[in-house]
Amino acid sequence: MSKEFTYKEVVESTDKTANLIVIKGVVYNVAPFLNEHPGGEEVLLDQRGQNATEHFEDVGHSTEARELMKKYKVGTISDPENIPESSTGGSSSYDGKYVPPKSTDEESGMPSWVVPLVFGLLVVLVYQYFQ
Ligand code: HEM
Repeated sequence: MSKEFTYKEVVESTDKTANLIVIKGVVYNVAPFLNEHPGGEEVLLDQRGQNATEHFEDVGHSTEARELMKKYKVGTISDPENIPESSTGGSSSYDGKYVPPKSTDEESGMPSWVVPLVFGLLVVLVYQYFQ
C-alpha cells in the first residue's frame, strides 16, 4: 500500500488519524506508534508534516528502530527536490533547541572576546589621550 505523496501534501495533511513524517524521502504515518515510541510522542508530534531526516539521524537510531519503521511506511515523496532540509537553516518551525551546523566552523579564527577587548583598549587610549 505504497503511495506517492508530494511534499506539499505531507505538509498540508490535516487528517487527525495520520501523523505523517518524512525520513529520507519516505513517508511514514507514525500515528499508531506515538504511544510506543521510546523517544516519546512529543518529538514525533513536533515533526508532524515535516522532513525529520536529520533529527532521526541525530538520535542515532538502532537497526531495530530502522526495521521497525518499515511497518509505518505509507509511501514515498514524488518530488524530493521540494523537500527542505530537515528544519534547519533558521526555520521557525522548530523550537530552537537545534543549533545550525553553520556556526561550528565559521568565525573560528576570531574568538568572541576579541571585539570587546579591542574596543576596551581603544577606550583606554582615547581616555589617556585626553588626560
Ligand atoms: C518511524 C519513525 C521512528 C521509529 C520507528 C523510531 C523508533 C525508535 C526506537 C526503537 C527507539 C529506541 C532506541 C533505538 O532503538 O534506537 C527510539 C528512540 C528515540 N527516538 Fe525514535 N523513532 C522514529 C522517529 C523518530 C524521530 C523523527 C525522532 C526525532 C525527531 C526520534 C527521536 C527519538 C529519540 C529522542 C529517542 C530516544 C533516544 C534515547 O533516549 O536514547 N525518533 N526511536
